[in-house]
Amino acid sequence: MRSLRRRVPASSEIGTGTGHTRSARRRVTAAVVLCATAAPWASAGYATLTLTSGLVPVLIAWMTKLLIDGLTHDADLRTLLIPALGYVLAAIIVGIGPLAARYLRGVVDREVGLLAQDRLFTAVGRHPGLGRLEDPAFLDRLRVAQDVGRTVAGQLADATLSAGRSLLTVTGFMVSLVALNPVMALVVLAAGVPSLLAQLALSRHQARAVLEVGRIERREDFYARLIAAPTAAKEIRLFAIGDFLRSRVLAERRAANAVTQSVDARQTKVQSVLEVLSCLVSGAGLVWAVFAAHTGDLTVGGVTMFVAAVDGVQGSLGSLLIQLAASQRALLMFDHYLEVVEAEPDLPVAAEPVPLTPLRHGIELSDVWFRYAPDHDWVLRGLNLFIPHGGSLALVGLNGAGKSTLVKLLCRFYDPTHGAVLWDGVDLRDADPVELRARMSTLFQDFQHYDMTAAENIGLGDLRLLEERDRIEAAAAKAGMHEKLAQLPQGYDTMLSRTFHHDAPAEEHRPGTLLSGGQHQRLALARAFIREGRDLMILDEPSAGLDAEAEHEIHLSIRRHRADRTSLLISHRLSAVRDAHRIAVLGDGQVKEEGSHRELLGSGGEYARLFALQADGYTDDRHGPGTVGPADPVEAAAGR
Ligand SMILES: Nc1ncnc2c1ncn2[C@@H]1O[C@H](COP(=O)(O)OP(=O)(O)OP(=O)(O)O)[C@@H](O)[C@H]1O
Repeated sequence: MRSLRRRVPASSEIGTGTGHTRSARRRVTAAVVLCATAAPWASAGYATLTLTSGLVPVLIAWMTKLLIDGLTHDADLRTLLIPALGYVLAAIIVGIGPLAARYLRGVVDREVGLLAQDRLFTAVGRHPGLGRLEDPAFLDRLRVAQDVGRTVAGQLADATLSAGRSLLTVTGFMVSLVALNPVMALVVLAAGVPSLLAQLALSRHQARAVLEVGRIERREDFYARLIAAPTAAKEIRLFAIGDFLRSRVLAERRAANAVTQSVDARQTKVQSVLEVLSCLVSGAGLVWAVFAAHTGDLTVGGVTMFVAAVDGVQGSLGSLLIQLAASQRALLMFDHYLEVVEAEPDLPVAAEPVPLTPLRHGIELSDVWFRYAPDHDWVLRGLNLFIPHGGSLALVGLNGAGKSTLVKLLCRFYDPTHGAVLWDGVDLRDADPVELRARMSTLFQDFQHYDMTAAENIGLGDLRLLEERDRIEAAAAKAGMHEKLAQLPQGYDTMLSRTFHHDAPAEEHRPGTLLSGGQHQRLALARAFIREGRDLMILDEPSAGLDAEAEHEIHLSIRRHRADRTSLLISHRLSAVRDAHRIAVLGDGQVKEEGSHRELLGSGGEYARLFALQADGYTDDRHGPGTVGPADPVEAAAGR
């Protein structure tokens, strides 16, 4: 048996990704593949339109030159017709091209968004443990990835294609400019270098700002959702903390605004300087063209072409640089998406998992040490415990003793830091977590309520039974909820939510229903019961919110349900655990005592002390000695 296992990263140690910087080429390839997979025809059409539209301004400038030169040199009508028709064609492309491109871009964005979201949530679901979702850095990145995943691939393709289009335009005008004035062509190009550097620096700054704003907005969302959450409304009103929460929302918004404002200010400053530089260059070019026309070195059409070429090179060079910077920004943002999608699983998953057979012998926790992070205290310190097949084990212990942590280790949401959890001798690290969980039925202490129908709230326990109403009703009956659910306005189809309507036409909407805390607990229990016949049943505080009668009924039901089944029951109510085959008392991260109820009472240890304390609470203080608790205040006030 392996007592010291390889170390597994705790939640806070888990990096937010694969830890390497992807090359720009890899990122571009990933984005192109995403677009081509999601919307191949629309992507190809959009790419073609965007690239060909890059040549149109050059076409228009040349047609204008030919027309003007033809007119000033008395060319015949047929010679003039060709540039005129070329001009009309270019004008049509200018008019229709952007409309078609916008439509195709919409198609690409929607399809890519869908595929990107699908891949993102598949990737999140691929983590077998809870570590990633308890890591704020990962959650920050996930938030950005959700936002950018929908649009960034399209943006990236857009920026890259637009850059390609601008490059074509720049090249076209550059050829013209070199023919007219090579020195001027060089000056215009050289002026683009500082502009390129400035734009790239700006885009890196913008990309960093997006992550920072996302981090702030995640907190803002938390406060904003709290203000509107029905579950929080009672405390917010009672403690009068609405204004406090509102001030937190506003503070986060101000912080986010400050970040975006600083980005805007930097952008305005940089682009103003670049504009001035560009004006100086084109001003110098104009002076040269006027002199050249004056001395007869340039025709009137040549001056027009020169002005258009300088303007065209500058304009398209400017937009080329902006698009390059936008591509770089989109690549940096896309990296967050790829980081989430390509992140390694938060727990090591065996390449060839050892199959888990139906439980024969039992589950053993062997010298298990566990802490949530290296700088946290140990929760379990060399714990040894055996859950025998077919037997019921109860776990008791004070708050924070580590009972729920032990449940999470059994479900393999985390791996022990040292030691091992063994299923009939198979280390859970060597098994497939999905197979492990399919063999269990668990009611967590912090069970989930779903804003769905009553039937769905139970059927989610086993999706194969979602439509099997008799199985759902049987599970509800075992949890003592059948009558209540059957009497709801739409029976089991009633929405258990006041936040959402049933997925039906608006005129058929009827208000949903809310259940009481104890009824929710029974519903969660029904969800566990519908997973009948699993190898291990874990119930973590199944009756904490129940009234005395319900608790009694539920415990009878649980007893019946877990008879001859392997079960682990956690409860602070010691009356509920007394009939378990064995009871283990957890303390200081270890099993302090273990035995049957009778054995533990006889040994006079921690269990006996806790049991006596609880039993004392039920002693009638008006009958007999040894009473505990305060005197009846009503009687005291009446002077009795
Ligand atoms: N996700 C987590 N990250 C960090 N620490 C945690 C996490 N969950 C629990 N802990 C810590 O682990 C310790 C054990 O918690 P656990 O929930 O296992 O106790 P418990 O015995 O179930 O307590 P209770 O009786 O109150 O339900 C506590 O000190 C708690 O603060």
